[in-house]
Amino acid sequence: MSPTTVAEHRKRVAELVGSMPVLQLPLEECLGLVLAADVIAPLDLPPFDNSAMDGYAVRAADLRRDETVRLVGAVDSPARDETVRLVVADDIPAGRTELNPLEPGTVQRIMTGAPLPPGADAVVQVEWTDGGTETVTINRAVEPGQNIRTGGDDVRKGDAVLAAGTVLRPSTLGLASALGLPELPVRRRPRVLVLSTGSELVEPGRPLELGQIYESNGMMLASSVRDAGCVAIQLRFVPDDVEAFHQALKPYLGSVDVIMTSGGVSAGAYEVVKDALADHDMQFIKVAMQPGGPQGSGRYEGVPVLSLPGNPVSAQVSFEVFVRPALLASMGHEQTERPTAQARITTGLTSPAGKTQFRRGLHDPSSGQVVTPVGGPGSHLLSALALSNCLIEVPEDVTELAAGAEVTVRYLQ
Ligand SMILES: Nc1nc2c(c(=O)[nH]1)N[C@H]1C(S)=C(S)[C@@H](COP(=O)(O)OP(=O)(O)OC[C@H]3O[C@@H](n4cnc5c(N)ncnc54)[C@H](O)[C@@H]3O)O[C@H]1N2
Ligand code: MOO
Repeated sequence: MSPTTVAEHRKRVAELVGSMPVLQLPLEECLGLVLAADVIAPLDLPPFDNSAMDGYAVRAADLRRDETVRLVGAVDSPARDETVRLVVADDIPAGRTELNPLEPGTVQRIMTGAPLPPGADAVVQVEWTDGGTETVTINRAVEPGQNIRTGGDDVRKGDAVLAAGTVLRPSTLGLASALGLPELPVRRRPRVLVLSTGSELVEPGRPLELGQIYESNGMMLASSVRDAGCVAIQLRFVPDDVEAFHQALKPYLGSVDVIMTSGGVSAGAYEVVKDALADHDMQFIKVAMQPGGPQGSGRYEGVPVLSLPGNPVSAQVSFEVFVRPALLASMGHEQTERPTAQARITTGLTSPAGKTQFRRGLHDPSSGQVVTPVGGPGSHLLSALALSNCLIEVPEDVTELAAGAEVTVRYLQ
């Protein structure tokens, strides 16, 4: 049987994971999620005419000397043409909900964001006055409209302000909050059970015996799940024992959307994932890629299962190539792929025939789009992965690349 291509397995994984249901979620839980319907503004923004400055609400005409001298409320009109003194008839802090009309020849002290009283058509900032509270001397005239933020000049009630498909960022969540919306319709985050199998695995912090290693895939994969905006539940030390594997899964079956295992899928005598799930709706295949060849996928008690190979680099590359795009798509993201770039490799490399190879690399766009392979092709080389910022993609039909050859790099962050 010919190996499955990377594209075929990507499609299968995406279909298995499917789409998360749409829910109304509180804004605090929406960061990074995708809006599932257009948002129609239920009100104007700003909702009312208000002051852009701390100062005095005025009738602009009252500040012109030739008119002021005739006004009843004017206390006097000093010699300088642009200086008038007027009675301060009221004080309007932000949050004031009842207003008195502004009588001609008077002003009302007003704070930034406070509603403009009826009759006022401008605000004089406090720096242009003596700051008086009974009467105020104003040194400069203003134009009608000056320092006023008109109701609706940002958003009009009924406008489609946010379109379905928008990724909710701090600014869009701020806008939704300003519109008075406590919740938004989004596809919820998938809950992913990250299960590490292997009787050799030990918890960091405990002593190691010969033959044991510290568990690392769980940490790496759960972090990747969270980094993609999903919820990760970590189950780290499931031994290579079929019965223990089933028992470990049981408590989670009703509450997770995806089970992602690592290890136990290749050709050895103790392949716990393969052995435990062989009788279920699962398939274990070889994908034409390196690393990440052995892959399992299917359902266990109806829950989608993605079984990644145990070698740390294989597991992480499998997550990047298959799982991350599927998780992002399940939440409605249109952009499910990492950015890519074309770059020239600084050293030559070889790649197995008939397999897409994903080598780890350090890409430096500032030095003329070059990428340096980090470490060799071995899928145990975790430190090389940790020092990389991209995967170098070598197509199936390429077995050798000379230094200077152009390759596609896929960013890892
Ligand atoms: N005869 C063959 N042997 C192997 C084949 C093959 O085709 N024929 N494929 C190789 C490839 S490629 C890979 S990848 C691995 C996949 O093996 P498994 O998925 O069965 O993984 P394990 O055997 O359980 O572990 C492999 C390796 O990774 C270490 N590991 C596993 N889990 C963790 C973890 N959570 N944290 C840290 N390290 C982990 C484990 O100790 C092993 O060293 O099979 C090859 N063999
Ligand atoms: O798929 Mo294995 O991942 O080549 O080490």
